[in-house]
Amino acid sequence: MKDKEDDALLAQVAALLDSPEHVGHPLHDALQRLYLHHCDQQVQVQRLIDISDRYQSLAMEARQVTEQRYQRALRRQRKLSRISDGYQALMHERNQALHQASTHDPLTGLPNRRLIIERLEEFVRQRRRFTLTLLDIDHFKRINDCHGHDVGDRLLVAITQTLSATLRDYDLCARWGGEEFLLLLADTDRNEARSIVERLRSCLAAVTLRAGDQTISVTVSAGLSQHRPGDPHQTTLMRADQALLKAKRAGRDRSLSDSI
Ligand SMILES: Nc1nc2c(ncn2[C@@H]2O[C@H](COP(=O)(O)OP(=O)(O)OP(=O)(O)O)[C@@H](O)[C@H]2O)c(=O)[nH]1
Repeated sequence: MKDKEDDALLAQVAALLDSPEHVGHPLHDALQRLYLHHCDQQVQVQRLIDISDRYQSLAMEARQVTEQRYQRALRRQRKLSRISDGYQALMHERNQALHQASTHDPLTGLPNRRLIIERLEEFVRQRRRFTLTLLDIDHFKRINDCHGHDVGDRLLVAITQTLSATLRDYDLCARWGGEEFLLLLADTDRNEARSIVERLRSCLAAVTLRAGDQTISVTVSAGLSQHRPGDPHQTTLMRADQALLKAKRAGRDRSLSDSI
């Protein structure tokens, strides 16, 4: 509205200046200069407005481009984070699987030699009281020979389940060798250990396995040794092994303690 009024006023002034009857009027020159000056100012103002408009649209474009780049970078970052999280979870899983494989026996799932030796070293370092028991299935070779290796494996698993179910939570049972298990009976002296092992032996003697039309059961022999403070764990192990040998030689199906 204002622009229209301005345009109308300017047109009116231009018409007055062009009109022959006003030529020579004392205000004609001053009004003409004022008119031209105004027109010139108007052109400059319009130029400034154009520049400002261009600048604003450039700034807006730049802002949009920056925003788009930021959103793209954000999406890329989130994707990388998801990949990294997945990768870390996978690494964690693999590490756990590796750790499990390096410390446990694959057939029975029991701790292996490496793990129980670590625990033994810890017990010795902490000067804890413990008794070691080496437990060996009697005539296990015959099971394999008569019924096959698979039946032998199943029997090992069944024995393991009974061992794990019968032992106390704070004891440790490891698969020491083929048909040999090492028990770390924590905070236990030889007498307590002996009664635990006898209870264990009768539970193990009750384990049965069907193989074809036959029912298989086994007996176990055990050698015990109470750890003596100051001894390395190897010495206690050696004594338990000797006691086991004696139990085997004495006819199997029994437990013997080392001679003090
Ligand atoms: N099925 C099976 N058999 C195994 C495994 N590891 C070792 N053995 C077998 O265990 C048997 C051990 O035999 P021996 O050392 O002669 O002992 P044994 O027959 O138990 O005799 P004693 O210990 O003297 O009573 C061998 O036949 C080995 O092949 C296993 O993981 N699975």
